[in-house]
Amino acid sequence: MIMLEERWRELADVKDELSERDWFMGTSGNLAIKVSHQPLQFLVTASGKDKRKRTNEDFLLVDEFGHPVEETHLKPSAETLLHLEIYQKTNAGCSLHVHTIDNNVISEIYGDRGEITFKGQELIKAFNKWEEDDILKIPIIHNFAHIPTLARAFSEHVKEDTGAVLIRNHGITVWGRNAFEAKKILEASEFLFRYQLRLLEYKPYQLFKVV
Ligand SMILES: CSCCC(=O)C(=O)COP(=O)(O)O
Ligand SMILES: [Zn+2]
Repeated sequence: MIMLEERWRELADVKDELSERDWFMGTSGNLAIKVSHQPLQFLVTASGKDKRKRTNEDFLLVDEFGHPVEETHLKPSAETLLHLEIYQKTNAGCSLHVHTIDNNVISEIYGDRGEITFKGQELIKAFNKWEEDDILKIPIIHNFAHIPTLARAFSEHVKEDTGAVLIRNHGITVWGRNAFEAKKILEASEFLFRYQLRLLEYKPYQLFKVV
């Protein structure tokens, strides 16, 4: 019980911080945090809520199928299956999904390539890429309306305990071993997207640069 309360507070704090950045426009976005590994249980945001508000109905506990552990009138996020993929395939402890203008525009510009790459950018260190020649690749998947299909496409890119996947004209989902790490990856991704968009304003030919 103490663990559940701790995780609840941790996720609520992350939600507040992302909200301050205005990353939950139009009720978009969903967040999750693992509470237990065996059996797998995690807190996920309730679907359709204004994530800028802090209430005691913000999250609900779901099981290894993404179903509520207890009877509740709340509905788990429509994208719970994506969070579930992360917890089933990795040791991640927290996963975050936000829609921003920057991540949407980047996903559209680079969507046909299936990924965006960054090299020689200090912030890729947030993804544990420390060498000068390291390349960060963020995959971009099609925004399938059928969530189980979206979750299958997403799952192909869930290989490590930390990561990020862009969903074209939809948003980004990131994960990390804990809330701190997941937030770090989300912030670094959004920094890199903003940087890239600004760069393209001044150097449009950078679009054709192959890393
Ligand atoms: C109005 S946003 C469309 C659904 C979505 O993409 C999202 O992130 C929020 O869905 P949820 O069910 O988690 O509220
Ligand atoms: Zn979404």
